[in-house]
Amino acid sequence: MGPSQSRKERRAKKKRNKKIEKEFAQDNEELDKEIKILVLGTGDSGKSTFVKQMQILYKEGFNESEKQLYRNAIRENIKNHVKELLRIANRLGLTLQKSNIYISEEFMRLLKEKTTKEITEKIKNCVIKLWNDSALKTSFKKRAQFQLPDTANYFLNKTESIFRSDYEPNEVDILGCRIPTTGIKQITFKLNDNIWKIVDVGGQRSERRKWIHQFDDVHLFIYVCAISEYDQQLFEDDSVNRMLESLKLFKKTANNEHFKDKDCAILFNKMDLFSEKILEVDLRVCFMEYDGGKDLENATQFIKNKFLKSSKSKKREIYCHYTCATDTENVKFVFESIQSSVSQKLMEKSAKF
Ligand SMILES: Nc1nc2c(ncn2[C@@H]2O[C@H](COP(=O)(O)OP(=O)(O)OP(=O)(O)O)[C@@H](O)[C@H]2O)c(=O)[nH]1
Ligand SMILES: [Mg+2]
Repeated sequence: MGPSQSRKERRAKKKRNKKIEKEFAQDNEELDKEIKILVLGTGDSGKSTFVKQMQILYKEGFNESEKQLYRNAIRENIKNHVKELLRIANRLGLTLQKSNIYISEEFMRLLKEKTTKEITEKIKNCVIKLWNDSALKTSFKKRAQFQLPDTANYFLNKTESIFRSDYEPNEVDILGCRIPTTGIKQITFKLNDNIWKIVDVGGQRSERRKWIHQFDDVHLFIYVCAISEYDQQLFEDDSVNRMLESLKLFKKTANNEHFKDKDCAILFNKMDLFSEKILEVDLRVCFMEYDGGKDLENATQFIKNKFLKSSKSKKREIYCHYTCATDTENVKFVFESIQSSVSQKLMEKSAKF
């Protein structure tokens, strides 16, 4: 190797080092601006729905392969809804129309078959007939005592189009689709000069032990409570009231050593369902001491106070929001409020140093 060559090599090395330094400085700058938000709460409370809205609002929505995934999941959702409705009808002693008894047996048999175009068509026909049966409609009304999602009727009413070969789910369908989260999912986007990293976790009991790995460097945690679930039992354990589980979990999380003084936003979610339910079902089914009657304002205030009292920290800020995670405009408004509080706090902090 000649001397001129080694000079050339040295120059190339210097150039490479400079490039690495520049990238490193850029990375550090990006890291400074990264804001990590952890979304916590019990299963089915609406965490992933909230995060899906981030994808709609601040990213490019859903790509073809995601749409295909949701299309298949929605079809699976529908099959499970009918299965659960048949189970409820049976438990309640409701009898199907004579002609539908055979259809229900046929439906259960078809579910075991390999999914082909022909089988899918047959399943669709069974679903339509069964969903038109008054026994299943009555079962749907009694869903709070069982494990049937509130969105079940939305999808069941759309069965014909959902099972068509050219069906492509729209945003409303994707937001209504239920896929319980397993593991950790995250979404990153740029907004107002900051990189926002939103971390979504699974909320069912078996998933919660994975949360701890996400506790570092959190700027704020969002706690999602499905406020409409005060008369429902846990999917994992039907002897436990969902609202009480959520309150207990919030208390445990908010007072956890890692989060001691961390700011928090509580989303009292599924307000659309709550505002209808509270007129029918008294909050006393969950909290015996509540005496505000079937009144939306009294009931929301009561639940909010229960949560606020559970946090021991005097230093933390708790922002409360009433949300409907399936409503894009509502989530936009709420997230903008959260992000402006977080940005403001960061600016105050950096001004101090
Ligand atoms: N009506 C109504 N449905 C909602 C709302 N928020 C979420 N949902 C529905 O509730 C179901 C559960 O929502 P997810 O976002 O999957 O719940 P999650 O908290 O991520 O649940 P895990 O992943 O199991 O922890 C979905 O079918 C959503 O469409 C809401 O505000 N109103
Ligand atoms: Mg989820």
